[in-house]
Amino acid sequence: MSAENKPPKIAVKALSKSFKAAKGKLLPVIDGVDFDVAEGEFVAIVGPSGCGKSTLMNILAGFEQPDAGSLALDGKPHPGPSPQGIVISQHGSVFPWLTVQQNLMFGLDARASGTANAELADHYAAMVGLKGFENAYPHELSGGMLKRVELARAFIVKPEILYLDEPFSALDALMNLRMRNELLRILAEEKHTVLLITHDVDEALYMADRVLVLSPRPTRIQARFELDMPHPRRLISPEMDQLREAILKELGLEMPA
Ligand SMILES: Nc1ncnc2c1ncn2[C@@H]1O[C@H](COP(=O)(O)OP(=O)(O)OP(=O)(O)O)[C@@H](O)[C@H]1O
Repeated sequence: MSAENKPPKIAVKALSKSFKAAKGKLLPVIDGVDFDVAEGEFVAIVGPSGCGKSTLMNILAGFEQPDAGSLALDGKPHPGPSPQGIVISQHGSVFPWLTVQQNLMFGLDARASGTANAELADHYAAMVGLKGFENAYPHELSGGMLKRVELARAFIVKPEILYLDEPFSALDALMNLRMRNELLRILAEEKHTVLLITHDVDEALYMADRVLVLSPRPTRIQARFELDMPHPRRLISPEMDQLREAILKELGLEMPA
């Protein structure tokens, strides 16, 4: 198959989802969402609180089934969670009883040599700035360091798709900024397709190639913005100010004149 007619990495068509609410009533959450993501593209999805962002991410990552519509990866129907994708959420998923090195080795092929896996784990620990902490336990690390462990644990298995659900929202503002830079630095070295769910418009503007704005629940895509700008980006520039204003307007937040 030639590059031109290669299917998109992720193809989402007419996705809908409702949940059963109290008294058997249905709560419509997703109401016909369509978009494609190209291989290596970084797409951010922003939306108002409670609109269905996490539900959409759970469907995209294969943890939840839609009621209608389709989801395909590389042109093939996507039946459930697959080793092709890794999810990083705000809740964190580091095993507290394992050291940094053991956490990083957890997802690796146990049939490979232990020494090779340990070396690979140490390489990825160094890559996210945790050199010297390979034998530390999670309780000995700060929140930012724990996020680094998670990033390293995601990258070490070389996922084709990274699903990021507000991954840095529990961190303070400075660490949040550091982690964005860290993520961009790693992505420049190892190309992955990234889907980021966030309520932080600046996070999307700083990192994404494209921003999709969701409507309030039941959600659909209300607006799409292309960000054809090189990295590193300045968040304060006339172009960025214009984009921020346009996205915030879509989210119902008018900036004062
Ligand atoms: N498993 C479930 N069962 C019933 N209702 C659910 C379930 N999961 C989510 N919901 C409802 O779906 C709606 C959307 O929730 P979701 O967590 O997807 O929104 P969100 O945009 O990620 O929210 P936030 O911005 O607060 O993180 C909410 O009204 C929520 O109560």
